[in-house]
Amino acid sequence: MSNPVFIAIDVPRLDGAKALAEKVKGHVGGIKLGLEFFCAHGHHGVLEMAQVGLPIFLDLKLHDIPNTVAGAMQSIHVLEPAIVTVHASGGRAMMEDAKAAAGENTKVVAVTMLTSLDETDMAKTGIAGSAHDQVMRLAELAETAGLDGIVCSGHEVGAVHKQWKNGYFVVPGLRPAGSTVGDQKRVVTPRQARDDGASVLVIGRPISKAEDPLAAARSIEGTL
Ligand SMILES: O=c1ccn([C@@H]2O[C@H](COP(=O)(O)O)[C@@H](O)[C@H]2O)c(=O)[nH]1
Repeated sequence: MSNPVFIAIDVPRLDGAKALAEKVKGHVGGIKLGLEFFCAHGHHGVLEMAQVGLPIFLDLKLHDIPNTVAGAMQSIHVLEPAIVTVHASGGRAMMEDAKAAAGENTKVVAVTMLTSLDETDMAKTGIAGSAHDQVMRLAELAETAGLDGIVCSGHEVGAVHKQWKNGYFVVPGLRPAGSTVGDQKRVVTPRQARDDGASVLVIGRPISKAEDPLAAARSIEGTL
């Protein structure tokens, strides 16, 4: 089985991002580049990172009207990302158009409820009920729209996996036992998420901010 860990490279400098990826590449399965990286380095930066030789996950969390999101998907087509994110709350038509505009080998997955939010945060945005119900609702919408899968926390991935048998499930908000949680709220260990059916484990700071990122990546790999 290939390594399910995608390292989230949320660092401002391209040379630092590349050095980190080169350091851990034998112990992770892919590289996740998000808004911080893409806003700073754009297509050029992604192509540089692709030289490391691992699959690239573009976590752009696209969320706009269908025509605009489809245009953005077409604009990144040339980068041949393995995975791209959109927000499920953009609605069914937006997700359908995003999938139609994506490359054949790109998985399009929908962010359901950010792992940095809990039910108190949800209520403040006008969404009543549990995080679990909200994730299940948006997972169903994403499946109906023809997406490949969703992003959810390790708290929900087991239930989503039962409902959507062949879905592709990306789980961030992962913390090895005893590590700093930071701004994440719905957190589990990488092993727990894997056991509950995660396809991709997104791990950032527990590796990138570790004193020894290579040792941290190795140690996480050893728990899976
Ligand atoms: O719900 C979500 C969606 C995306 N993310 C992204 O994952 C990583 C997590 O980084 P850590 O340092 O391991 O917390 C980060 O790039 C987020 O943008 C998420 O955390 N939650």
